[in-house]
Amino acid sequence: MDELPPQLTAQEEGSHPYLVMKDQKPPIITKAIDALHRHKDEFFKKYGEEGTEAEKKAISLLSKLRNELQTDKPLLPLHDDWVDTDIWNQYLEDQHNLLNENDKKISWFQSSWLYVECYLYRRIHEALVLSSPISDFDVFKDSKDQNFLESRGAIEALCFYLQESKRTIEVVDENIQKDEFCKLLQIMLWGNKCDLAVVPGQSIPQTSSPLTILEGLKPFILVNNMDALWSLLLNKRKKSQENFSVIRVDFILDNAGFELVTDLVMADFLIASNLATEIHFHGKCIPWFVSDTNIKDVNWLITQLKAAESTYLSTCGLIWEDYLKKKTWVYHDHMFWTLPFEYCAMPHVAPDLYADLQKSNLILFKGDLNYRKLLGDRKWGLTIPFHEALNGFHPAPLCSIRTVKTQVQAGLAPGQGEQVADSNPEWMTSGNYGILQFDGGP
Ligand SMILES: O=P(O)(O)OC[C@H]1O[C@](O)(CO)[C@@H](O)[C@@H]1O
Ligand SMILES: [Mn+2]
Repeated sequence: MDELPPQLTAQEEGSHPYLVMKDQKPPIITKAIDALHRHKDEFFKKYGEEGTEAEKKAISLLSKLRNELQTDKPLLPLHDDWVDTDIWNQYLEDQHNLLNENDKKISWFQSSWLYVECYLYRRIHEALVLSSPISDFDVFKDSKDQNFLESRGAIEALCFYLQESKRTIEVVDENIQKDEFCKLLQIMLWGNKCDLAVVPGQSIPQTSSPLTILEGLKPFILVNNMDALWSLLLNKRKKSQENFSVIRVDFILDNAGFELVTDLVMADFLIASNLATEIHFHGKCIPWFVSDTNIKDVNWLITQLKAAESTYLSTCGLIWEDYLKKKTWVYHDHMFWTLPFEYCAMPHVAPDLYADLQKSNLILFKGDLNYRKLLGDRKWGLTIPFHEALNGFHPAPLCSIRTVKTQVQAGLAPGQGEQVADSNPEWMTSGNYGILQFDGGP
């Protein structure tokens, strides 16, 4: 294979990665410190003086981290004893070994942006791990919960829509089913606007009914492979009705709150319509990019839904809990998702995960960070085929469902990027455009 395009870095002043590292990340660390402060009394109640000391320690480690970032210090090895510590330290060493003499240090603004951004969240985790007994405190939990609470209206509208659609799903014809499937795909797509890492700590709730705005947003979908997804699942369903075969769909989750609800609504619809017989969710095992989903967020969401006054919400809560209990839905959180590797490295870094994904009939990758990792965060030409930019990562048919927030994109039609740029120069970072980009697999 020819040489791969270079990865993005935050080196160039004024570039998008530079501004993210300079302006977005320090306030995210500050918000994490604030969250620890806010929970001070809780730590004391739970653990006494030891809790207070741990809170102080975590805050001082986070302040130090913020300073290292702001002064572009070299990245340091990790000092905790988490399951992935050695892998991170080996990664750092490998980065050093790759440097040739002219290259600069491994630091926040010089090295691969994907690496340093992931490393930042891993260091935030380290600050907590080193601050026992409050190590499993999630500094981002409050903001994730707030996003859910502020999106309640939209969530209720969505749960109502799901239940109405499920009432008739068995009897309506294929075209109507397809129409509903495509609507829910678009809701999953625009739900990805709600990540909290872009506007630190500021929730972008979904306040109006998401269903009413879909038509108007269609022109903003730059790659729209919904038909391919529908055909694939429809074929699987036909075969499964003949030979009772399993249809497995995997969701590589992104953000908690409203976006997670859109994903679960789709997962429910797939089961109800027999387009899938089992769903596998993949979340993060540590707090990640502020709003990404952990198991605690899933459990909290289900508890909230079950306790809601609205029967549309409580019914969803009960059904979803039941799916998880019966393993119709399975939740996984492999540590690979919180390592800095591009996905083409998965077969040798996490062969168990790759082998598991190979069992899937369709893998849905939610969000911008997943897209960056799919493409190695590389500067592929906009018209390079998606399949090629995946650089050998083809465990099964897959689809990226993502609002475009960073300058990583492949698979556009000739001239399409230029045309969009004419009307919206910020199109790659605004989050206003989306893709539903399919690759048929090996
Ligand atoms: O939640 P998402 O869609 O992955 O978006 C998170 C994005 O936010 C950023 O942290 C900042 O733009 C990106 O690095 C990342 O791609
Ligand atoms: Mn995210």
